[in-house]
Amino acid sequence: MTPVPPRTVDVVVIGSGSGGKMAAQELARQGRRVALVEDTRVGGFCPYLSCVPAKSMLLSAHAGIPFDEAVRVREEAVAGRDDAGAVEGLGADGVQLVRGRGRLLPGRPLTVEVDLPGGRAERLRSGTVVLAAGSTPVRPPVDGLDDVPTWTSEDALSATERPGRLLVLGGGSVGCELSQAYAGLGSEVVLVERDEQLLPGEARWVGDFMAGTLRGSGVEVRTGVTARRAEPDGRGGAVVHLDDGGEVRADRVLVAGGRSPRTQNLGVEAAGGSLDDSGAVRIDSRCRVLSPQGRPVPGLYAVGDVTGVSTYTHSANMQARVLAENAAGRDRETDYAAVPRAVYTAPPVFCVGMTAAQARRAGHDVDSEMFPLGQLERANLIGIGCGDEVPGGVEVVVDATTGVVLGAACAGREADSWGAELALAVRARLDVDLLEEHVRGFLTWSEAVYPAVAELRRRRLERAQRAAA
Ligand SMILES: Cc1cc2nc3c(=O)[nH]c(=O)nc-3n(C[C@H](O)[C@H](O)[C@H](O)COP(=O)(O)OP(=O)(O)OC[C@H]3O[C@@H](n4cnc5c(N)ncnc54)[C@H](O)[C@@H]3O)c2cc1C
Ligand SMILES: NC(=O)c1ccc[n+]([C@@H]2O[C@H](COP(=O)([O-])OP(=O)(O)OC[C@H]3O[C@@H](n4cnc5c(N)ncnc54)[C@H](O)[C@@H]3O)[C@@H](O)[C@H]2O)c1
Repeated sequence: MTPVPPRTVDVVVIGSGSGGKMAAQELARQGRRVALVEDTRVGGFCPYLSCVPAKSMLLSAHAGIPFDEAVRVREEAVAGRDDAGAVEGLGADGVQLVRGRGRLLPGRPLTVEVDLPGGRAERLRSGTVVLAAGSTPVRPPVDGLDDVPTWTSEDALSATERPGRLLVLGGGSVGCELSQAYAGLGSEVVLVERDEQLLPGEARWVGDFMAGTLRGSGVEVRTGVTARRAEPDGRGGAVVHLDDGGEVRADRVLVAGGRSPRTQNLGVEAAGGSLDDSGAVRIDSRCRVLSPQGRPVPGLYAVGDVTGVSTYTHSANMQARVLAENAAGRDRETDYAAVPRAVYTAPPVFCVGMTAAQARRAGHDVDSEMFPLGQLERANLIGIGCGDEVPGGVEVVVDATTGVVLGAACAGREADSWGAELALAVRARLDVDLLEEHVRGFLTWSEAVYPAVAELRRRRLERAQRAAA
């Protein structure tokens, strides 16, 4: 058979998830000939298998909708997992879709080999290649896990049957959201997290708030324990043995122990790039892939989960926009300091920037202040009559010397919306003086920010007066 000569385009993007699709469309709108290589669905995980179905199931659970109806609503939200609409959007922007599995080949010019359906292959040559291959779930090292019925988050978000009893392994955002969704839709849920708190990495009170929230939804939360061994229970389910001597019986085990970058067989190193210890593609602040010596590899870029930097759709989108801006000749760098970290339980949490502990480790002289939502006028409006029963609050973390806001955590009703003010404060490096002067609407939840920043400002002025005396 005569080999097909390589096709030359301006840009090849491997992976059409949140990051790759946006990068391809932005670059095509600049007039470049872009080939987008995708081996599954155009759009990647977010619209079909992660963000959208997770939020749909959570909202159904919060609304008390029965499981079967929640499945119907979810399937509508994910458009039946049909990517026709997304494909049409690509066409409108002039992006050429290549269905198949792509990998970089060694040498120059940059060449991507695509395994096409039916055993054929195509080679694409290009001055620019963007890697946007996403991530896959990590399988925790639990002996015997392969012998019992397990789910990944994808399975849980496509399932049409509800397990009577579900064991969730991992108390990060996936574990917390899916525990509340399934508990609300009628499963008995046990959540096991090996760290001492849920949402490890966030402030301790945020983890405790989440544990209280989930327990209030009927989830049995067990922190500080690790699953060690699993075995079939003889009735189609699982018995999972924990390192505290306990065991959990369940019809299904949902594996929610994190995700790892999908860099296997992508050819990153062959093309001169490098991977970090977690297998993520190493990039600089302009999303240029770095060589083992730390220099940008000409023409090679990466965005999204495959970079492991900040594994959210909004971060993948930010990276894609930075890449496109630089391609258009404008100099722009990524800034992850104010990327929101929200968990969409009811009530939700919204964190941004550094926790007080992280700020101290980064060398700041730290001050922080909390204010509970229950003490707001708004709390008295919702018919409880006793504000203390409205859980949650806001914590603002500042540099004590400059007063600049370094981070914040918001937990409680609608925190995923009103927390945005603090994300902008972190991004714009605002100080507490300005936040104290800022006027918030009477009877909004955002009024909680005022007492916290007013107290931080008062302490700062006091310190300044003492220093001047
Ligand atoms: C349960 C869950 C809920 C989440 N909820 C949220 C949320 O509410 N908000 C939020 O911001 N983030 C959320 N996330 C994270 C979000 O889903 C990811 O950060 C985002 O989807 C990453 O996009 P991406 O472009 O990097 O990759 P993906 O969406 O993973 O897309 C990568 C694409 O590349 C394709 N691909 C891979 N390798 C190749 C190859 N060699 N050749 C061809 N194609 C290839 C894959 O088929 C896939 O379509 C959630 C994640 C999970 C698991
Ligand atoms: N609302 C959102 O934006 C949203 C929602 C879901 C996921 N995401 C994204 O997806 C990524 C992956 O989420 P995730 O929750 O899978 O990962 P994660 O890394 O955030 O959390 C995994 C948790 O599992 C625990 N764990 C690991 N092995 C364990 C074991 N054997 N036993 C008990 N606990 C164990 C870890 O200590 C950790 O707390 C997140 O980092 C986030 O970026 C975002």
